[in-house]
Amino acid sequence: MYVDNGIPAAAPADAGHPAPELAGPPLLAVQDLTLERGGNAVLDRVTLSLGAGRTLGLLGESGAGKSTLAMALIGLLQAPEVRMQGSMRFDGEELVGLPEKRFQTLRGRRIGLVFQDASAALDPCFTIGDQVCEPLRRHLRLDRRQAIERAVELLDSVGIPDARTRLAAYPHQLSGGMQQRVMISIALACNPELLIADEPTSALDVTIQAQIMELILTRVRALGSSAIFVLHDLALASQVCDDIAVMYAGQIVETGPARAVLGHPLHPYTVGLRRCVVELDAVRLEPLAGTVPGAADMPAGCRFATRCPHVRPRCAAERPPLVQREGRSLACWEIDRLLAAASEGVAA
Ligand SMILES: Nc1ncnc2c1ncn2[C@@H]1O[C@H](COP(=O)(O)OP(=O)(O)OP(=O)(O)O)[C@@H](O)[C@H]1O
Repeated sequence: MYVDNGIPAAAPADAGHPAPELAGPPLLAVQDLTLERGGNAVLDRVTLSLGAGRTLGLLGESGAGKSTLAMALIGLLQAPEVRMQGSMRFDGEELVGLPEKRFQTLRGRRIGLVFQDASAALDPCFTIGDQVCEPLRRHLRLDRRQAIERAVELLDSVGIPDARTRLAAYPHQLSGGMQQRVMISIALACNPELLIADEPTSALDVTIQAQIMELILTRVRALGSSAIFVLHDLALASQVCDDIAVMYAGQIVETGPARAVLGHPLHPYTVGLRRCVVELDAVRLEPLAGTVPGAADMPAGCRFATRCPHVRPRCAAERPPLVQREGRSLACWEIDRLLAAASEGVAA
């Protein structure tokens, strides 16, 4: 069933591969993470968690800080380029301040990465075989013959035809979709517990976007891994993510199960984000009024205050904490009124 804007009211979150319910300590726990870049707090006290075997969608407008968070999680943003406070714990290990040498043992081994643009991520000077074998040899210590056999299996598993022959190909000899499949095979080569995929399909033709997302999800579920997807597309997020974290100007404004957050958004920003989704059959689009404040004009309180239809004087002055209620978290001083309105089935 679909509500307005083509987003399923009850997000299936890949009904064919059900995710485990949250149990035990989270695989990833980010707590009050602030990241400053050039003197600006690009991330402001970000708090979220990800359970083992679950998929999390990071949503928000351009500039919200989604990629920054993803890059920080894999250690690609570190001092002195940025300043970080707070905590990011992966399987209990603190990532803030983790030495680069230690990150190198996590990246590609326990945390896999898929970027938007495979043609930029793959090295044009090395063959596909070299690049798929590299993490297998480095992290899993396979010898050359073992790595080649495993690389053929991996390329085969991501739908590369005639995988053994393709080992000798260079990236430019493959289509964009095939390059993306190669990157997915590299990211998952060492069976990582966590996959971070930053806009994994937005550089591809729409005709193959769905195939690639389905491929990633199938492989992630088969491995029992967790995944973070940085996405713009709410309908896609509702189909592939168990949980959603909505970001606005570097702050988390709403988190929770995908079917709750996208089916029945509470935060005024999430409500606005969902209303401005473009659909072919949309009768009326409702773009979010206003623009994201610049780094120099950021309100001290809720950063959405300048655009919020429910703004109160307190909102711009005091930052609303992320409060847990009814299975989701919300950063809004109007939380009680929003929840009451939602339970009565009326717009706040
Ligand atoms: N290399 C950089 N140097 C300085 N500031 C940066 C850099 N990259 C990003 N930023 C700033 O960090 C903030 C967050 O950007 P980020 O790319 O993380 O957002 P995003 O939500 O991923 O956006 P998009 O969806 O467009 O990728 C923005 O204000 C951006 O201008």
